[in-house]
Amino acid sequence: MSETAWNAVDGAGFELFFDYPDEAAFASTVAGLVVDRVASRLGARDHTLWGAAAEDEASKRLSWVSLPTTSRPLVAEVTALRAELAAAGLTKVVLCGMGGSSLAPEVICGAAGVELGVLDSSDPDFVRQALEDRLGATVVVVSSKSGGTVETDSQRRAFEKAFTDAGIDPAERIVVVTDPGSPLEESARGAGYRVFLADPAVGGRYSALTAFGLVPSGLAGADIGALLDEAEAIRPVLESDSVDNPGLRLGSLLGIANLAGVDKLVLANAGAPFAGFGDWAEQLIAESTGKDGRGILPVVVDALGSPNFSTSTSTSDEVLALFGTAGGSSGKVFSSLHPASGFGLSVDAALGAQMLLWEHATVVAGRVIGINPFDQPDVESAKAASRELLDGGGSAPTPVFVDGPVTVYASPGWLPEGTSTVADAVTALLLQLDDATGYVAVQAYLDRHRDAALAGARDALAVRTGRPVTFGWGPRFLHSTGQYHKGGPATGVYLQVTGQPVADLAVPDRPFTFHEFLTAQAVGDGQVLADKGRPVLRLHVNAPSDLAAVREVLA
Ligand SMILES: O=P(O)(O)OC[C@H]1O[C@H](O)[C@H](O)[C@@H](O)[C@@H]1O
Repeated sequence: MSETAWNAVDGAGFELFFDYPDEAAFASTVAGLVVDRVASRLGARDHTLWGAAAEDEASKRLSWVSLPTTSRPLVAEVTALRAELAAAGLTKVVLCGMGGSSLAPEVICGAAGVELGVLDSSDPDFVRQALEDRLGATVVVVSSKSGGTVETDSQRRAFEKAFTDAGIDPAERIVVVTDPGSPLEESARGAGYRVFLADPAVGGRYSALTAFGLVPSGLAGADIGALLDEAEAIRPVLESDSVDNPGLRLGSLLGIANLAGVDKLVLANAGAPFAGFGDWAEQLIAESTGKDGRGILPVVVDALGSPNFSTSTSTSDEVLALFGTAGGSSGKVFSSLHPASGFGLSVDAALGAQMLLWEHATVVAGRVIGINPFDQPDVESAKAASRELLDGGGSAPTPVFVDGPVTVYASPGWLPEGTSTVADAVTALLLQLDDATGYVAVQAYLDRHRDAALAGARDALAVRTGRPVTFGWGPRFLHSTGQYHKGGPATGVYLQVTGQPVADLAVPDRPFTFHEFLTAQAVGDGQVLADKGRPVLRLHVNAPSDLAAVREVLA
């Protein structure tokens, strides 16, 4: 079955396939959702759709369904502020934020072709680079729903100091987006910053169309009114109790695939309008579904030829999703990628509509799978472990061996005694993979711009293992697939890469530096994974230039 469930207008969209051609199961799942009036109840914010245990959380998390309407007043406010800032010569926008507070603006600005600097790291070299680039023309948006995320707080402190050191009043340059009553709101008001309050009845990963998505994107020059129009256009379709509803169909496909053990979702980009969409969807899906030993693992690949995406080498536990642009009315550029026997779904719609569609589909999949799509029970555990390390608690890890410029650490119980080379340690880690269900997660706590070449290890390891491989930049992935790795099925093996920076950087008025914080995040998350019995290998390089040695082993 291949279908076009809903055609909007503009010929940009996605296709999704999976190799579990049980049309009867699919049809009866969709029909069941229609009988239960799931779509209209979702539109009416019915918090009982995910079972009794989820009711409390869901009752506080459903306002995203009506954001295309309720966010409308922001458009004029943001447009006016952009004009005011431009008049003052402030043309560069940098966003400080993690997870749901940064991934949507990144994709919205990417689609609009406007520049937005995204600082979503605690790597000192990365942070320093953001501070040094055109500071005189920079306005900084500090976005945190909770107001308590340590990465974002540290980034804000670093920018405040940089502005002050340059003789610039931070109050002229810092714009805060947060929830009402957060500690960030209080400190920002005290400091005289401009503050945009977001809707607190929307969770971070569903906040694309709130102030979190719209303020930085609008200030950077994206047409946020059009984005809301796109979402508004698909809303009635998504809230209709119909077997043609693409939200129900996509959610059902993801849900029944998952129940059948097809639990990895490979997200590929075919064109510029959706650059970054995979990373946004990754966080939405991984945090919403990866818990209670279940979930969908998003695997973001950056090329259509990636081994996890290619129809000849993808694995039977993968659903393939492709985002791209249609070649005008002549058909989609990617139509040749249909697997012969699988079945799929195709939705043509613009970015705003796609965001709302995937949010609907994710919560529908949550209902089919039987999980609460609104909590993230395992994100906190890594934060607590890194806090303990920074507070001087916990024990500093002991290396297993040193191989040239690489110091090697391993969780207990799997690395053969006497292993003495990085190559042998990596081989031993990969031997821990289950052939039918396993996956490799590469987690690089480095500078994602400077060290971008390391991401090539993803495809190389996918070829070498014949299994799905994810690649995440720390600490960014901790707010995305991090939930799945700790809360989802225990099928992953974990390869962490850390390193000494060119130079460390103090976090102003905090008792730790950026590098100490980043290291504590890696060690803390590794510890939580190890405590769950998962194999974790950490390769620590002496200097950025020594990364070549790691790349060679992983190539
Ligand atoms: O916006 P913040 O409160 O700073 O949170 C940033 C991110 O933190 C955690 O990882 C949550 O699980 C995410 O859903 C959230 O988007």
